[in-house]
Amino acid sequence: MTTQNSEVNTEITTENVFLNISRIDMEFPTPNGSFTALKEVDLQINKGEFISLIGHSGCGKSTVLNIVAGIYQATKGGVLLKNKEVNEPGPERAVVFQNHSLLPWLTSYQNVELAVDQVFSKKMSKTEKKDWIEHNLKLVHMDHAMHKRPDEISGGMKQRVGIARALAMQPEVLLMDEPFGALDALTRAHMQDSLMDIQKELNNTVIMITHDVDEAVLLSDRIIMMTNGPEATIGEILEVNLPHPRDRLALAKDPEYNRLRSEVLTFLYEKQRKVEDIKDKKPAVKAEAMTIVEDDIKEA
Ligand SMILES: Nc1ncnc2c1ncn2[C@@H]1O[C@H](COP(=O)(O)OP(=O)(O)OP(=O)(O)O)[C@@H](O)[C@H]1O
Repeated sequence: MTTQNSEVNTEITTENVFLNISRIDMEFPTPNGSFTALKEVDLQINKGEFISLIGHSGCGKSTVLNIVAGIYQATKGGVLLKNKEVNEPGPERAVVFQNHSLLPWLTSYQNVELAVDQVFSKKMSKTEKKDWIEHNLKLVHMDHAMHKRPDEISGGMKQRVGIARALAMQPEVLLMDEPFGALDALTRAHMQDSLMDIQKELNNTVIMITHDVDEAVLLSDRIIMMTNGPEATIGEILEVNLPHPRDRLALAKDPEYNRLRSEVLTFLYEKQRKVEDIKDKKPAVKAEAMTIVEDDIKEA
């Protein structure tokens, strides 16, 4: 089987693909029988690519991420990272969750240290380790508060430490489950800019789940749009060929940016519109909901 490598525009085989999510199905046992959350999800990712997963709530985005993380095992198919089967969590695939998940009794420095010890305890001297922890906290502009505990810093700062902790493990793949979902708009914009800078510097391969269309277009090389479940799968893949570095203000007026944004909105709100989103609502609310969606599509 072959797939198209968009960046270098050469045919690559699945044997040499960096991260191969190969025809996965996921069934969950439930009291009412088996529930097929994912069906035939198939995606090949190149090294250094930034991939966003977008789709309606409950379509299976986190399930895909959890399978790549090795937390869940696919019922059918599987995941290969550099041709090695993924069947358990590993430090080469670091996960950043929506709610930072820092240990509350440790400082930012100590939270990062814990991850560094897990990966590099035998490979680094004490001084090297200290430099490395500080370097990663600097990357996310948290060096000024590295000796503060999570309850002494803001939500955005906690999220930065979570990202520093993940980066400090030098993962081959960074898996992010709505990493900025809980942040206010301004902090979110700062975090997106930092992530773009860091990814450019380190050339990480990233899979990020988001519900934010602008975030997906701004950050991604490809946007993977998932159909609604059950039996959710990849509906469409959108290539984002906007040049780097990307500037959110300039892009707001860029016709290509707006075309891409509109494609995602059309997929979500026309092609994959959730019937239950509309049918349970009273007529006036229903009309208003659709006007908002249609206005957004027109605006884009
Ligand atoms: N452990 C489980 N047991 C049974 N069903 C599950 C389990 N985990 C997920 N599901 C179901 O699988 C489907 C996909 O869930 P998942 O959390 O992956 O969706 P999602 O797209 O990430 O949703 P959201 O955007 O709301 O976070 C849902 O219908 C969910 O109820």
